Amino acid sequence: MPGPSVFVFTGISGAGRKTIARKVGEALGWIAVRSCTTREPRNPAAPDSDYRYMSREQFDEWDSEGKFAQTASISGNRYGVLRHELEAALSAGISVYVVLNREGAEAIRKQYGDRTIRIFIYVDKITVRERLESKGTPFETVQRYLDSYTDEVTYRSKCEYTFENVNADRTAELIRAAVTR
Ligand SMILES: Nc1nc2c(ncn2[C@@H]2O[C@H](COP(=O)(O)OP(=O)(O)O)[C@@H](O)[C@H]2O)c(=O)[nH]1
Ligand SMILES: Nc1ncnc2c1ncn2[C@@H]1O[C@H](COP(=O)(O)OP(=O)(O)O)[C@@H](O)[C@H]1O
Repeated sequence: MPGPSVFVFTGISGAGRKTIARKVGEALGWIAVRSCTTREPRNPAAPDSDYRYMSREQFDEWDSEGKFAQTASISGNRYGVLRHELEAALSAGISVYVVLNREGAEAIRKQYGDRTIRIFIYVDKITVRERLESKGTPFETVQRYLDSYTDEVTYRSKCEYTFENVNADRTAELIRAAVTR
């Protein structure tokens, strides 16, 4: 039995990376390591549980204390994964999953080497737009994701696995089968 891994769901924003990560993670008993972010929740009245939302002051303090395994600045907001959350699970022999863009995936790969398994999730551009619009994502955000589509998609060749996410349950099942083979 191999040791615990860091599963990084990456790929196309809006393709369903968080959705699939949750499904596979729950099925296989992995611990979710949510990113901290200074971005406002999309619905401040009822923040979702996709991120750990925090003030810029809090983020900067933890950053200066070296608490993040990696950080990113995207559209004026900061994002980061707490090293102790990730490593506590690994030390306990439990695999973890994170959902990151390709810079984050690269940073994790550099630090955790072969223990890192990158799973690239994608769908075609039209489907990305449809999914984001039906989720109520702001127009500018949808546009930003679509503009970066071509750049993002090239990262798939570096990932350990690539899956097109047409039917979510089916995608999750295929990933589960692939990573437990
Ligand atoms: N490099 C890096 N990327 C992150 C981190 N946390 C989240 N991300 C990615 O950064 C992007 C943030 O986009 P945003 O529009 O705020 O959130 P979304 O709704 O999850 O797409 C997404 O592609 C996330 O997967 C992190 O800690 N590091
Ligand atoms: N296979 C799928 N079929 C239809 N809708 C999906 C599928 N996978 C995810 N979604 C929906 O698409 C939207 C974007 O998914 P999300 O997981 O937030 O994407 P990402 O993390 O890649 O930005 C969400 O509303 C989600 O419920």
